[in-house]
Amino acid sequence: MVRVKICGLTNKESAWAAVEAGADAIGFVFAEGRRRITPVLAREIIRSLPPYITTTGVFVNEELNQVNQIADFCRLDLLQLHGDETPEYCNRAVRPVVKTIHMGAGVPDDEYIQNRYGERVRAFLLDTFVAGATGGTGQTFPWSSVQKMRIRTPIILAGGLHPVNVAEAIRLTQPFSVDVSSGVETNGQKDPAKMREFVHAVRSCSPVFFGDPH
Ligand SMILES: O=C(O)c1ccccc1NCC(=O)[C@H](O)[C@H](O)COP(=O)(O)O
Repeated sequence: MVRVKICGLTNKESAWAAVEAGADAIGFVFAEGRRRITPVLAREIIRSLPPYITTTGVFVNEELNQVNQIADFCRLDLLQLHGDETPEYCNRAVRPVVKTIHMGAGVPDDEYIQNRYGERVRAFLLDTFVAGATGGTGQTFPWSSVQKMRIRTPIILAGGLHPVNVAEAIRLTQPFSVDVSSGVETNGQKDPAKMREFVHAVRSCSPVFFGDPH
């Protein structure tokens, strides 16, 4: 079953709507941008959630002590790092790390990435390279490039997914999980109906998987 993470939640209502839509994981952005949330509010939301929902904190080149303090304060389960964080940085993080690979027109040097980060991260999140941005852009990248990659660590597919294109994206990339933000928003706010449609689209196309997932 392909897991679903809904990212960029900024208030309790939308976090609960994501959970009620069936998301396995939710994400809070602590980096600069319109979806930024304060640690105090994220902690309050996380404390209110039911069990078995994985909470993720999104950071971009943040000072490691600060990341670790926020992880402890909010009781985050995972850290999603969207910048130039090194393997050593990932090693010293107090929570398991999901490291973003920004996908451009070609295939990245995945063997190099796997060798450097493979032992230190829980998963790689593939997101679209957009000049001047680090995530949450709503832009897709060519999914066919994922088929050429030899990453052995679980892959989370992100970047411009929405309820209509996610089934095709899963078919082409066979990820462990998908991650969405812009594609379940209306006028910049999380839309409960779109979140439900997104989760439904993923559940409807997910095969029961017995093989070696990406
Ligand atoms: O959402 C942001 O504002 C953001 C800012 C800086 C780094 C990461 C950010 N978001 C991460 C995500 O929401 C997702 O993991 C991913 O980028 C997919 O976003 P989208 O293409 O909007 O579905």
